[in-house]
Amino acid sequence: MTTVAKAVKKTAKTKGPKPADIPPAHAGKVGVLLVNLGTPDGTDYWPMRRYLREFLSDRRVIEWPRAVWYPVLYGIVLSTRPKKSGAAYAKIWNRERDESPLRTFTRAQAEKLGAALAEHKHIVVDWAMRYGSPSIETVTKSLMERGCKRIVAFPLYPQYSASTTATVNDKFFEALMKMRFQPAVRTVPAYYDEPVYIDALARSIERHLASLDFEPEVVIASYHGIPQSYAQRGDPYGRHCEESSRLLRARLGWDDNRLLTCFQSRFGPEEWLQPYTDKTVERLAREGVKSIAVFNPGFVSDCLETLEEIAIGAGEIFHEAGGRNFTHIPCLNDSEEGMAVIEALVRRELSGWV
Ligand SMILES: C=CC1=C(C)c2cc3[nH]c(cc4nc(cc5[nH]c(cc1n2)c(C)c5CCC(=O)O)C(CCC(=O)O)=C4C)c(C)c3C=C
Ligand SMILES: [Fe+2]
Ligand SMILES: [Fe+2]
Repeated sequence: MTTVAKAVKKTAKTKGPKPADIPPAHAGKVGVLLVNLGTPDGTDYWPMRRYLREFLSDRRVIEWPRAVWYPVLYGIVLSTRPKKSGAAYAKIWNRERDESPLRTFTRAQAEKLGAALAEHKHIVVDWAMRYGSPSIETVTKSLMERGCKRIVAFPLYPQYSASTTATVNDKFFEALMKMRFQPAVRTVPAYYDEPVYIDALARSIERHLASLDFEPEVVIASYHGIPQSYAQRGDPYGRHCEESSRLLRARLGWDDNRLLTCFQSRFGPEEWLQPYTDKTVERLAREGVKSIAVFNPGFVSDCLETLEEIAIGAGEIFHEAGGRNFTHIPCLNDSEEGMAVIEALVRRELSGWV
């Protein structure tokens, strides 16, 4: 053997990768990132102001031209709303953990999903918030540092809206824009008509109603609203809500008078999707309806808007207008039914990756 041939053979032996060392094409972990809306770090003025500033500066949430909106935001909203919203959050704050319920439930959902997928050693489940912390960018980077080469991002909104689903995806892609070596990604679509979701809602409603000592004459499906102008510009959210309610009525065998669709949480001077929940609750009581139930199919977890605005606020409106029995049906949260939905959708989106 010549000297050159010997050297080539030696190099091949010592430096080149042995077949067993070459990673298979699918090597790397798969990350699952659950994302919900967000939450302030505390109920005092400054944490509330920081949160609201980030939230209400999002062009997907407030579509007004900045020249019109910023003077209102900085001149009025950020000086008055932090105190008002802070007082509302204080009524529902999770004092044990010193955090908002939305954060508690989102973490629990991620932990339970991780346990449900534990058979796949290479899946890592984590969670983030669109506004506040932990941020989508921080958690996406952390998933990559933990070896994830593929990530499924799951905006936790059953009905699509640009003001929720799209802004989560925007923020996720914005994080990827800063990376040289990006992961492969998928996003979970809205699931307003998925049988697993409709069935979970139906079962949780049936279970709750069976636990009551009264029978609600009317049940209200109360969705977060959006301004009508957003719908006119093409946001499909309102139609998604109507479709969820229609499918739920069919699954429960109820008619239009038993299950109403309403919209809550108006913000600002515009007309929002109607009928409004607060006005409907008041009207029903004034018309002599004595017992109602309200649930929030558009919220994956209980939060300010369900616990304070509905469970407390709408209940007060109903009683003050002459109603007798009011009950709020909890969101799916990290219940067995709720986790069945999240797990089924994630497993579907992981197909071909695990
Ligand atoms: C124009 C303003 C808003 C739009 C559009 C909007 C859409 C929208 N929001 C949710 C879900 C949630 N919103 C929550 C709080 C909240 N929403 C707005 C404004 C708009 N939302 C404000 C100003 C706030 C803050 C609270 C307040 O000051 O009143 C929350 C609760 C977060 C929590 O920590 O508990 C959720 C969830 C959806 C689904 C949606 C459109 C479809
Ligand atoms: Fe909102
Ligand atoms: Fe609200």
